[in-house]
Amino acid sequence: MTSISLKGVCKRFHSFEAVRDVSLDIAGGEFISLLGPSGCGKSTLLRMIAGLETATAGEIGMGGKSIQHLPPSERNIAMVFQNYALYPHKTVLENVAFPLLMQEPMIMRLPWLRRLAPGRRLVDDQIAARVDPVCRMLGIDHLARRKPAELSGGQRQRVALARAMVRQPKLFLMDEPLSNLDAKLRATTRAEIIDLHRRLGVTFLYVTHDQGEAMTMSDRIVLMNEGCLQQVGPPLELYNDPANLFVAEFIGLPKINVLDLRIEDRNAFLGGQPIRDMPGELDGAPAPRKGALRVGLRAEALHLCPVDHPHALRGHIHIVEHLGNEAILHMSLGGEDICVRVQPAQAAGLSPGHEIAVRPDWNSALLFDAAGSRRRGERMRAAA
Ligand SMILES: Nc1ncnc2c1ncn2[C@@H]1O[C@H](COP(=O)(O)OP(=O)(O)OP(=O)(O)O)[C@@H](O)[C@H]1O
Repeated sequence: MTSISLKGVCKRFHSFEAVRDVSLDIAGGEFISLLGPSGCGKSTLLRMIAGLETATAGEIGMGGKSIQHLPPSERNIAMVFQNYALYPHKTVLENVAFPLLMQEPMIMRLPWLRRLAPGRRLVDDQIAARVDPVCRMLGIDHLARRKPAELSGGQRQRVALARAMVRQPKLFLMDEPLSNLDAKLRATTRAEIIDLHRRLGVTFLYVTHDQGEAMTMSDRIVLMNEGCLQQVGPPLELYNDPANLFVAEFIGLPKINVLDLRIEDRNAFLGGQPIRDMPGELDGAPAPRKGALRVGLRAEALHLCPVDHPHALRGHIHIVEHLGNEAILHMSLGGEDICVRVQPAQAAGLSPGHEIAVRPDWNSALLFDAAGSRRRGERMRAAA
């Protein structure tokens, strides 16, 4: 199993810094998602590991050895792209066998010369011995004679995966491989990739901008923004313990509620409404006595309560989303739109325009300063 190490890796395109000082250690066999908004540098980082781009600075190692001097073909890495990059004129079988054929001498690669080549049958048998089990494993063996145009999106995706697998690479790099599939197919193919990773046991590096995909597939998520690492950790760590406001807002659906917290003369206001039940500690630190901060509360950290409750924060519903197993209430609170996750029974009878009230679960409140840095575990006498 192959580990990857990145030390101070940078990539500059003219004066633009696409990747800035990225250091990261990936253990052999891990499933890592590179997650972040469009243009944050995910693909560039992947392409540098594959050898398709050269790092401007820093070191890239694989299995404890530097690979920067190696051309892509010698890195033993398989890459699966968003557009599958299949050869349209070749059959499924020929597409899958192609990387193995390319490792053979020239005489074996040219169709009209191949017939004359000595040992052709042996090579064919050896290639078939590698291709057939992979096609069976991915359930595409019955499509062997079809051309890519005669396949569905999910089938094409599996052919691309099979072609990557036959080389028995040490590392799989995948760049948004599911983005051309519809929602249902994306869910099944996602499960297939997780299963594939479990069965092969090799290192997977998977680029996506879909936080749901990263949350469900990865051992660890690497979240990037503007070329920089924001946080690296298991999915639930990023959800429950985000390093900053960017991470808190990028991970989780619906997006975390972020409200202004203002404290003056021991009086606290959340989203402009007075709060009287704020505990002495917030987010692992003593609550501030004055100043302005931002409080992050996930949709499940707000609980419905009676409108006349002494600690209620009141607002009006503007959308009710019934999702079957739960409902999301969108309400306005002091001019800010927030989301509240409730049981379907709690949402029954609620509609836009209704006045409702919520109480925050202060134990799961996250605190950020005006610049978006997390204010956890610090002593905060004055935040202003
Ligand atoms: N060859 C290039 N020349 C100049 N700029 C480039 C080049 N390749 C990428 N960039 C820029 O570098 C930044 C990072 O691009 P990259 O493709 O790595 O982003 P990404 O996070 O993968 O985005 P997406 O999710 O949209 O694919 C972008 O601003 C892009 O325009």
